[in-house]
Amino acid sequence: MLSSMRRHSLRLHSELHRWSICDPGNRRWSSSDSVISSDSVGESPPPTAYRVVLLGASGVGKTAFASIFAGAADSMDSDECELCGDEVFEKEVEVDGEAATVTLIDTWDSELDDDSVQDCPMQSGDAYLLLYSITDRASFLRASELRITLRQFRPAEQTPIILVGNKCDLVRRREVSSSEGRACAAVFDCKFIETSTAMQHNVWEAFHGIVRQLRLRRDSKEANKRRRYVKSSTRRESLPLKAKRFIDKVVAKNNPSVAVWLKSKSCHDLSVL
Ligand SMILES: Nc1nc2c(ncn2[C@@H]2O[C@H](COP(=O)(O)OP(=O)(O)OP(=O)(O)O)[C@@H](O)[C@H]2O)c(=O)[nH]1
Repeated sequence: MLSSMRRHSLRLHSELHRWSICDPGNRRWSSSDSVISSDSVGESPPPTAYRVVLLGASGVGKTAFASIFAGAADSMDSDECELCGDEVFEKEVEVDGEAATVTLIDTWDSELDDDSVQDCPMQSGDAYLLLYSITDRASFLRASELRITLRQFRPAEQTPIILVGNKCDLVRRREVSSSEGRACAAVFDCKFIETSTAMQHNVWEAFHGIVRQLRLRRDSKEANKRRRYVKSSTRRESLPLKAKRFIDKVVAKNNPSVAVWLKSKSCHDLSVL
């Protein structure tokens, strides 16, 4: 049993290297470990496997986050989570009734000053959890720097990022207010959550939130594709039809449910884009 698990881990590890931590392409895993191209979305099933990278200054709680993900808090011998190397974890999670395979990558070396030498973690993620400690203002500033570096590698609209203010249990030592965190997330066009790994507060909300963000982008990508197809097949649209579509859009904007959607486009709601 153990040796077969180890074999699986090794296979997975080499697989990770094969589709490459350094591959900037938009490839995705299928749940059967095979690589599928995002170009073929529409013909192949939508992706259900995601790589999530932990970033942040030293001591903000990345390892603690990874431990909770790996199940160390429940049991030191959890076989729900495959350990693929010391800092890469794979786990099947169910979010909103749909399964997803999440590979959590905790390879960021926070001791290195030069971010550019660490382009692998920067490029390898489908999504990022950008951690700081609410008790350490320097780590908050570092998170901003990392966000800027990340922007050079990953376009914001395609790659979900959640800014995570960890250690929120340490109320008396707080150096960064929640509103500062929220404002920073709004400026950097990412989501925001405060967590405590010590209290296991909001940690799974962050993991589930990142899966939701990935799915929202996946779904809107597919919807756009469908829309483009419909558009190309109705290119010779008559003027009255075009006018009707325009009116429909105006009406939709005044529709209360659309207004709610626009309002909820706030950075602390991890279940909307
Ligand atoms: N009170 C409190 N302590 C925490 C929390 N998260 C992590 N810690 C503690 O903070 C210290 C650093 O946590 P790590 O998980 O090692 O931080 P890291 O980001 O992996 O640090 P590096 O490995 O240096 O990059 C440890 O002593 C943790 O126990 C939290 O939510 N609350």
